[in-house]
Amino acid sequence: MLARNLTRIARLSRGFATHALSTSASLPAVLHLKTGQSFAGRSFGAPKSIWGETVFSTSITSYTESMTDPSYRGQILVFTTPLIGNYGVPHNKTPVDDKDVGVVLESERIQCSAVVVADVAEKFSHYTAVESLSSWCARNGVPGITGVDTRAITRLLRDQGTTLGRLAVGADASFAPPRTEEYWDPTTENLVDQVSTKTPYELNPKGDVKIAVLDFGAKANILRSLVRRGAAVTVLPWNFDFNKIRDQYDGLFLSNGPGDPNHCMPAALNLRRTLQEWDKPIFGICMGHQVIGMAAGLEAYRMTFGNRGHNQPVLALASSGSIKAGRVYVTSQNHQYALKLQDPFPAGWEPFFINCNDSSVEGIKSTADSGKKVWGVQFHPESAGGPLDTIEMFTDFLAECRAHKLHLNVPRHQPMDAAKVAPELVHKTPQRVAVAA
Ligand SMILES: NC(=O)CC[C@H](N)C(=O)O
Repeated sequence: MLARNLTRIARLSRGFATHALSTSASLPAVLHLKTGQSFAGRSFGAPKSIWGETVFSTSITSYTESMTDPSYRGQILVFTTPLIGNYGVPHNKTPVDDKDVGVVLESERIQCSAVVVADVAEKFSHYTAVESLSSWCARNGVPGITGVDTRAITRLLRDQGTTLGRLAVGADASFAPPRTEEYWDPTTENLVDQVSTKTPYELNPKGDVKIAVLDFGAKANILRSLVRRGAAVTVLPWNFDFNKIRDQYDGLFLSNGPGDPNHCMPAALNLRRTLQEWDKPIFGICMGHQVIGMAAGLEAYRMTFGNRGHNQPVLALASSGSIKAGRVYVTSQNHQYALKLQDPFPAGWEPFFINCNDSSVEGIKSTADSGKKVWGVQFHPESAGGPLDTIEMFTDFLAECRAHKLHLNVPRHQPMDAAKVAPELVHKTPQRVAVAA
């Protein structure tokens, strides 16, 4: 029995060869930061140099989903997990039907500018894998650097904040670091305009409830999460004025997206009118949540290093649908900006979630007495790489849309006082939002 198991383990482990890139064939590469530090390693993926904003993610899995997330546009993504690439990259095409939206990953291509890993796995093993991380990066024209101390880079970024960077590859790697004024800052551009659909399109047109999605750079799993729950989805360009067609829809959804949310002020102004004149359900994620907040009169600010990873704990301050006040949910996040916690909150709005690590606003909602049904969350309930603690928020949203369509009244949970439900969890919560009624 023991011998049989040992043979089996030996056979399985052969499939999991995850040795580092054999560096002899790869080019030299250097990651320069605008703050003056440089990290030398070896190149993988596309043999070219790029500029970007250097950020770190604490995700342990799902490098494929992170790298195809349009919200990473313009960013050099540092993985804190040392070994990246060991399960390869899957074929990225699916049908477009009532279950799927055309891609397996979060979009058709790699969206980040470059990746930084301590130890890239050249050999990969997974039943869905068709190529290595390195060949996928090369095909997408995206460079990577390996053999660098990602822990040192992360500690720097954590202390000094997200920093502009340059990944110099090949001959460029032997040049002196760039001058500070040479660094390209992607946030000066409207990145949303680069990734949003240019023309409206439909998914699952036979769905029983019609949802319009404002596309700021929507992750595929957001669209899939709506379609799989039976919604007919119309995806609209980010700056499309939904007010022109709102009577045809049962609900509005606002997606995630890259860059500075202040570039999306035109969408926030359109939404302000929607909020004043339309009472059907609205749900927003990440950039969508920030746009809802700006429409409500809140301010979006830039955080020091943002939150990126699949292990961000958030505390619910109010109950709504499947979400219970006082509970902590583990969430996936990728953001650099957040809504400012102001006291008082704009009339008709309340904080919904707060981050347990840094007390930043993680969600807002319309109050029970506002006559509105609007929710925004900074995290990703749909996260394709998990965790799925808050996935039922999609079910809640569509239940409200269906109920509104049928003139039903979905019973509302009374907002609860989080301090009474779980006092030990709110000690970090600023005093002014401890009572979320
Ligand atoms: N994932 C997102 O939608 C991020 C929103 C915004 N670009 C930010 O960095 O905060």
